[in-house]
Amino acid sequence: MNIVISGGGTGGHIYPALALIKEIKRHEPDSRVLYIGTERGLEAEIVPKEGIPFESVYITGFKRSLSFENVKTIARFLKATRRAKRLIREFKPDVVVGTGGYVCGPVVYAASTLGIPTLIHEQNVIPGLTNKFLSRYTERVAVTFSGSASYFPRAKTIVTGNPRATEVARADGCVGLASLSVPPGKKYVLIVGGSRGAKAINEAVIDMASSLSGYPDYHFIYVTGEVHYEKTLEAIRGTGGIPENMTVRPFIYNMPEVLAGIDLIVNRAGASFLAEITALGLPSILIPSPYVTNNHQEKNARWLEEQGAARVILEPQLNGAALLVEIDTVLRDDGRVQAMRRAAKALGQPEAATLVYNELKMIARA
Ligand SMILES: CC(=O)N[C@H]1[C@@H](OP(=O)(O)OP(=O)(O)OC[C@H]2O[C@@H](n3ccc(=O)[nH]c3=O)[C@H](O)[C@@H]2O)O[C@H](CO)[C@@H](O)[C@@H]1O
Repeated sequence: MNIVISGGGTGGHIYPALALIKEIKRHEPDSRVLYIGTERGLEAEIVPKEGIPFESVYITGFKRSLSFENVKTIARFLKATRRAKRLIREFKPDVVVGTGGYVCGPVVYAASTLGIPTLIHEQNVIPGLTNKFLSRYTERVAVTFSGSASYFPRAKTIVTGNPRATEVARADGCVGLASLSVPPGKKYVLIVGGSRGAKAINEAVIDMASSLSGYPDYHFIYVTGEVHYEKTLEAIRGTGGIPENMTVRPFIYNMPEVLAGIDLIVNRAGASFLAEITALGLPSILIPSPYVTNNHQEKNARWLEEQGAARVILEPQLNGAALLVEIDTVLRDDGRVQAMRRAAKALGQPEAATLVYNELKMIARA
């Protein structure tokens, strides 16, 4: 099966696409893939690193309010659609897939006008604007949560979960920990602020850094986000140096393996991360971003919390001391850890990539 795939802006839209590509290659090693993204999104860096052919179109997102910028965006959409059509005609895919973010608008739309079967994947309970628009034109809409099915045409919508769950469920945690050279025999806490890093989480970590030496049984793996790395590192050094039980990274490229090796994650509540956490049955402390459409991250986080899989801290209550108390409250109680593990695992959908692949087989041009 030859496939054009598009999704981008942030990791939450890119990694489900990459997981799906891995699943297709597992079944059909000779399949050809072309990824279409934007030069400004994280995909321009992540996708070529994976050895996947990458082309870009120029497009920006629509503003939800009335704005002259939207007129410019329509012009960009039309131009990007023409370029996407050219790329698709040259590549001759059997199927075209979009995994969200505004870049898949022109790509999936172009494919549908060329009569090529298309599928879109939605990671969140509340769908993004682009996917809502595209669902009128696609053959299939694959959703992660049954709760989002009502936003899409019923006849073409299927609940699959997020393909990234499958990739993570197959990962080897020992390889992940070894890649970070962390000391053996500790309880490992990963702290990360979604795919781009989060200022509020970084401030809390800087705030608690000087207290971490009091927790020698724990090892903290801390991901700052690429753009915040230098400044955050400098701020931690200013609090008395990088604690011995802390490993700091700007970004982790082998996240599935690292997730499979840790005991607890502190994170935003983006949908792809949550699919990964539940596929593994990983206890979590979630600090939802308040800066997202319809406050959807808090809804994501509360969903895990209600099942007993996660603890939630809202940004106004976040500081170093509060975060450290939460981490210790979970980790020092094995019974609590086991209960959170079971609750998280019960929500996982580790077969997601296979379900999406099966749908693609059904709609792809023979
Ligand atoms: C601010 C914003 O708009 N956030 C949205 C964005 O979040 P964001 O892009 O942060 O997405 P998620 O938290 O859902 O997923 C991040 C992805 O990046 C990967 N990763 C992250 C850090 C790292 O160092 N290495 C790495 O590989 C994770 O494993 C995961 O696959 O998309 C999500 C999915 O549509 C939405 O639910 C979020 O609300």
